[in-house]
Formats: sequence, C-alpha cells, structure tokens
Amino acid sequence: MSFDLFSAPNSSFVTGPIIIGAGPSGLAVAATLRESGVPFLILERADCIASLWQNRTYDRLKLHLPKKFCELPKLPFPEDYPEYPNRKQFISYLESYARRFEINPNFNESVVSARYDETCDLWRVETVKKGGVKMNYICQSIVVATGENAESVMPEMEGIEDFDGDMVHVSEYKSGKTYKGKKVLVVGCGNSGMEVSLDLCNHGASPSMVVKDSVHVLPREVLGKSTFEIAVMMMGWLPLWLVDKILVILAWAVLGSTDKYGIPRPSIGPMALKNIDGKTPVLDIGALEMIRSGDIKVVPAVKRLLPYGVELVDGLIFEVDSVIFATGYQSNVPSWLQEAEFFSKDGFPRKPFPNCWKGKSGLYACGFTRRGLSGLSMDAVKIANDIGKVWREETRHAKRQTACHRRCISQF
Ligand SMILES: Cc1cc2nc3c(=O)[nH]c(=O)nc-3n(C[C@H](O)[C@H](O)[C@H](O)COP(=O)(O)OP(=O)(O)OC[C@H]3O[C@@H](n4cnc5c(N)ncnc54)[C@H](O)[C@@H]3O)c2cc1C
Ligand SMILES: NC(=O)C1=CN([C@@H]2O[C@H](COP(=O)(O)OP(=O)(O)OC[C@H]3O[C@@H](n4cnc5c(N)ncnc54)[C@H](OP(=O)(O)O)[C@@H]3O)[C@@H](O)[C@H]2O)C=CC1
Ligand SMILES: O=C(O)C(=O)Cc1c[nH]c2ccccc12
Repeated sequence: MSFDLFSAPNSSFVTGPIIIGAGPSGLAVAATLRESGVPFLILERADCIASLWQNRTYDRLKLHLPKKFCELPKLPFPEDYPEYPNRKQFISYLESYARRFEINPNFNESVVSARYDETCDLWRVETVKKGGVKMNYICQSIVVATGENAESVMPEMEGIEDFDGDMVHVSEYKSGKTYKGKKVLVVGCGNSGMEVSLDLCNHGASPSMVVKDSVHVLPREVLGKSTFEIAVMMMGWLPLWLVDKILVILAWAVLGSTDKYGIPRPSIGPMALKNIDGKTPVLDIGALEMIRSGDIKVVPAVKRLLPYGVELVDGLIFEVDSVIFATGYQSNVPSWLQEAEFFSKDGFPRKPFPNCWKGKSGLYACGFTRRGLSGLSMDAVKIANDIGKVWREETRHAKRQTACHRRCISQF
C-alpha cells in the first residue's frame, strides 16, 4: 500500500530528531540539543516527565549513588541537596531541568512503531494518543530513550491465579503503611526486594523475602565513603577482577557473611556481573540488619502459590496475606522498533558500553548502558554532539544553496 505521509491526516515532518521517552535520558539529550540550537520533538506515553520516578517508585526511595554520579548534563543539583537525594528532590530537580531547557514533550502519546524507510532515507514513527488518535511523523533521526525499566516483569508461577490475597509488582508499591500486621511474601532480592522488605518491617508488617539464586550485597558506604565511588576510583587503576575481589572483602569486613543468612554471593564479582548481565549489586541501607535480627525472613525459591499462602521448593508451606513481586523490569524496544541490527531481541543494543549509543541511519539509543544515571548522561552528550554536527553541516549546506540560488536569480 503506498502512503503519502506529507498529505495524510495527522502527519507531520519533524525538523531535528524525535526523542522517544521523557525520562532522565530523553531530558538529558533534549537539554544538550537545546544548548546547541538543534530543534527536537519528545514523545512520552505518560502524562508527565520521568514517569518511572513519579508514578512507579515508592515513597522512601533515595538515589543510592552519591549525587555527583546522578546529575544530568549542564545542570548540577541544588547546593543544599544531601549526598543521596530522595525521590521528591530528584523529581523536583528533573522538573526544574525540563523548565530550564524549555523541554515540552508531547505527553500521553505512545510510540507504537518506528521504522527506517530506505526509499526516502527517513524514519517513520507512528504513535497513538491517549484517546486513541493515531499520529504519523517523519524525521531524519530518532533517539530511543524508553529505558531499561520500561515494563515490569512478572514471573510465571504455578498457582498464581488461585492466590486469594493481593498481589502487586513493586512498581505499584508506595509504602508499607497499608501492610501493617500482614504477612507479606516479597519475591526477588535486588535493591527493590531488599528495600521494600525493610520498608515493610518499618511499618509493622512481616516480610519473607525470596532468594531464588544469589546476589551481591555491598554496604552503601565503607568508613563514610561511598562503596560505588571507591569502586569507580579503583577501576581507574586496577583490573576489574581485582576491584571485585577488594569489594567482596570490604563487604565481608563491614557486613559479615551473607551466605549464612541464605544469601549466597554469585561466583562472578559485583562490578563484572553488573557489566555482563546488568544485575545491580544490592547497596545495603539497613535490610541486612533486619535479616540478621530475623525481622526479614529469607526463604528459598517458590514452588507454587496456594490460595492462602505459598509452598517453597524445600517443601515449607506458610500463610501469606500479600505478595509483592520485586522481580525486575525489561526494555520494551522490540515491541515497537522495526529494527534488529543495532538492538537485539532483549531490547538492548548489541554493542556494550561505551559503544551502545549509535546505530545506522540516524538511530540513537540513550540509557541502555547498564550504568544508571551516570551512563545515560555520557550517552546523551555523545548523541547530542553527533546530531549537532550533522545539523550544523546540513544548515551550512542549506544556507550555501540559498545564497547560490539568490546569486543565480540576481544575475537575471
Ligand atoms: C526503583 C529504581 C531506582 C533507581 N535508582 C537509581 C539510582 O539511584 N541511581 C541510578 O543511577 N539509577 C537508578 N535507577 C536506574 C534508572 O534506570 C535510572 O535512574 C533512570 O530512570 C533511567 O532513565 P531513562 O530515561 O533511561 O528511563 P526511564 O526513567 O524509564 O524513562 C523512560 C521514559 O520513556 C517512556 N516510554 C517508554 N516506552 C515508551 C513509548 N513506547 N512511547 C513513548 N514513551 C515511552 C516512559 O514512560 C518513561 O517516562 C533506578 C531504577 C529504578 C527502577
Ligand atoms: N535507588 C535505589 O535505592 C534503588 C535502585 N533500584 C534499581 O532499579 C533497578 C531494578 O531493580 P529491581 O527492581 O530490584 O530488579 P532486579 O532486576 O535488580 O532484581 C530482580 C530480582 O528478582 C529476582 N527474581 C526474578 N524472578 C524471580 C522469581 N520467579 N522468583 C524469585 N526471584 C526472582 C531476580 O533474581 P535472579 O537475578 O536470580 O533471576 C533478582 O534478584 C536496578 O538497577 C536497581 O539498582 C531499585 C530499587 C532501589
Ligand atoms: O541503580 C542502578 O540501577 C544503577 O544502575 C546504578 C549503578 C550503576 N552501576 C552500578 C554499580 C553498582 C551499583 C549501582 C550501580
């Protein structure tokens, strides 16, 4: 079917790139482009910027890396911010960031398809607005900024549909307030599972946290210095395997063995595992203390859910009132991007950091580094510089052509 985009209803040609997603990645690219005078359009499925942080995180969340690793390009955090800004402060920073760089995304508009059209050397982007209205855009480049955490992962679990209590993914969890006095099964032991278990304890609930396999638990700080910062510093001088060895020894010195509480360490070191698999080590902010005291129980993998409780793989059966799935997130890129060379089936670029930001024909990816906010800031600057270079060349070329055209006309 042939389709003339320029004359089709709800269609427009966009000057500059289309940025898909208005989280920290989309905002960082937009701000850097704004500073270079390059126009852009941001499309965001939610009704606000940074929807992961505004709508899908819990009240007690704080950044778990020191603030200097979490700033976006071109704007530092306000001076009075603490070393680990909380969720509200981070959101407020992002809002002032969007205001400062005059970033006004099209909200409530989900990208449902993006494909490169070789016949015209342009990208075709299709969206659906909240009310169901479809839109088509055409542009020279797209920046994928939909995040590593775009969709919640719910595991397949026998008996899940028979469970009588309430079940939520951790992205819907706000606070332990509503769980007071309840027996709660927390499935998953990443940073979310650990912190939610701690929050539940603090609100008088009784959490049992499932550790299916293994996880690295590191203290957030060693002798008042951020463990992450220590790791980054060491990585400048030492090979990764040695950094990991030192981290595990430091963790052991500060926290003791986690193995004896049912939390074995993976055989691969914490930073290597983060690089290879994206599996973030837990930066402990108090959950381990609660595990030691028995306030958070650690249990092995789930065999099946029962209407009133759970059966574990070791045969233990106990009652639970609620289940919280802290079972992670996934990228949604394969569901809408019609491209399989740069992005792989798991929704991440095939090339690892630092080469995961640029594909072919004007395709860019920001925020798929497995390195959180500091990784996405590095991507954003590289992407904006690259787009800016092309933009300036084309603008110069267009100006030359106009000048030439004028000279030709004036000779008549
Ligand atoms: C609970 C939690 C805590 C975290 N804490 C830290 C931390 O302390 N430090 C750190 O460095 N990192 C942290 N991270 C990692 C996190 O990935 C980054 O902080 C950051 O949010 C990533 O930004 P992003 O813009 O790439 O993705 P996101 O923040 O996920 O933003 C992507 C945006 O794209 C939109 N979108 C998705 N699909 C579409 C579509 N098809 N069409 C239009 N819009 C779409 C989404 O609605 C969203 O607004 C945390 C993650 C989680 C889940
Ligand atoms: N700033 C902060 O303080 C916080 C930051 N974060 C960040 O958000 C991102 C997402 O973290 P998080 O939500 O914890 O997700 P993660 O992907 O880090 O962890 C998910 C956990 O669930 C486990 N899991 C998955 N399926 C099952 C199952 N069927 N049964 C038992 N366990 C299962 C996984 O185990 P396995 O790997 O063995 O499959 C893993 O331990 C991370 O980058 C994290 O650092 C999260 C919370 C707080
Ligand atoms: O919290 C996250 O998701 C992050 O990605 C931050 C982060 C990047 N690299 C790390 C290494 C150890 C712990 C956290 C991170």
